[in-house]
Amino acid sequence: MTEKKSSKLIGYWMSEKKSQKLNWTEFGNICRKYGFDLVKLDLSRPLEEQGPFTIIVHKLTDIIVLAIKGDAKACAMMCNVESYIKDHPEVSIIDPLDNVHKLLDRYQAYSIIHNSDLEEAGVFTPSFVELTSSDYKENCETLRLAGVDFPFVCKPSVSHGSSSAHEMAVIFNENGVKDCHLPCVAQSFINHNALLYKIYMVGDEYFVVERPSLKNFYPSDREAIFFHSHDVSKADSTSSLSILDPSDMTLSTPRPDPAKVQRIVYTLRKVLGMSLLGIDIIIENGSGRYGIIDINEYPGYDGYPDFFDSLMKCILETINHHSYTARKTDLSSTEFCLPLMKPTIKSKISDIMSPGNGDQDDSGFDTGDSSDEKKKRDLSVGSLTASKRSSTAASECRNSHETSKFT
Ligand SMILES: Nc1ncnc2c1ncn2[C@@H]1O[C@H](COP(=O)(O)OP(=O)(O)OP(=O)(O)O)[C@@H](O)[C@H]1O
Ligand SMILES: O=P(O)(O)O[C@H]1[C@H](O)[C@H](O)[C@H](OP(=O)(O)O)[C@@H](OP(=O)(O)O)[C@@H]1O
Ligand SMILES: [Mg+2]
Repeated sequence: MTEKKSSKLIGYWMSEKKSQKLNWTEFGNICRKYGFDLVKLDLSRPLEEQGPFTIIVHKLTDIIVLAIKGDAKACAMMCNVESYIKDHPEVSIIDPLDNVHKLLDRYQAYSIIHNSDLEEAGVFTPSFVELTSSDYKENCETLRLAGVDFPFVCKPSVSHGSSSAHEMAVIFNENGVKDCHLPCVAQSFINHNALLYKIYMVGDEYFVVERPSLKNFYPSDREAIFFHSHDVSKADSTSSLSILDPSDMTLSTPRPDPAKVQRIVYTLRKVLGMSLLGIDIIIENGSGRYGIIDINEYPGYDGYPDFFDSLMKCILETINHHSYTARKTDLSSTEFCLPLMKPTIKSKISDIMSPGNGDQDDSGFDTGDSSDEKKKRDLSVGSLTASKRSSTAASECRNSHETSKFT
């Protein structure tokens, strides 16, 4: 006997590669406990025929980037999604396409972080500038004027959607500027003893995982070093680029201060109006300053405890809040209009520590060796008031003759 379909539908879409990383059948069982059915969207058929949806959860970055490059099939898919969203303002979206769009361009993403008030909390964005000229002398001048010094990391301007978005280089001198693949964002290299901290945010919850990173580098006349980010900072990465020089072995890196991490999460969730974020931070040698070097939309959450439980809570919060904001008049801002609840740490251990409490080991921090013992946290209810305006992917398909950064 086929199971009776619930009237409440959660529609989701992500690439086949991404969907294979988790057991979405298991998540479907969790959804049913809350009275929802989980349906994978078929982007080749009108969403109108597959709904009505209460909420849509997606990682459409691959399709959006293809659509912006003018791929006809991707354009049609994005038109399908955007017209459904436009026709159904009652449907919640995680995350709003307009906000997702901002993170697809590294320069725009870093600018949003740089323009936030995080500087007041001792959190900085390494100097960065976009290089687009084929004249390397002009690029050297652009770097100088922007205060991007050597070494710097050269990152593709397009941040998502294909493996090439993660092909990077460390550039040590002016001669190396010729090796930059354009268009790219040059970001000053910050020494941090090959220790990266990834903050995974799911609505009002977040969890910090420690990851391998690049070793300390100094200006020199050496050639550029090319690398793929997924070879360096995955949980199981063992790149030679992460092995500290003997002279750096004695350097120690403090664990992130929970209060500072909470401030970063609170601020970026607010200014970006998003729920599913990966925020990469490093702690600068010597100064101890926190640097935000990257931000990702709907990351992998590798090491995040009970992701599906957090996702379900985030979905319920989003729906609750959306029905609240639907009664409000002004949905124009892509920022949150309401004061967000303070984000809460997701912890793997029984007594949940709020930021600033004693032993940092209790602060929702995974060094990769933590036990599987987890206890749910009774989360403070977050609230979203991100407006839902259609992304410009479809509109860029219509006038794709214009040059775009996604070349
Ligand atoms: N400014 C920087 N200073 C020092 N190291 C950096 C800097 N930027 C990046 N790195 C190193 O390069 C790695 C990849 O950088 P980044 O996270 O920007 O790439 P990415 O492709 O966006 O990664 P992902 O999407 O997998 O998070 C980082 O994990 C870190 O090890
Ligand atoms: O180690 P993390 O969780 O950061 O790895 C993410 C990565 O940051 C990017 O978000 C990847 O997305 P793309 O940039 O679109 O490739 C994620 O890949 P995905 O297939 O899981 O979306 C990585 O998990
Ligand atoms: Mg990163």
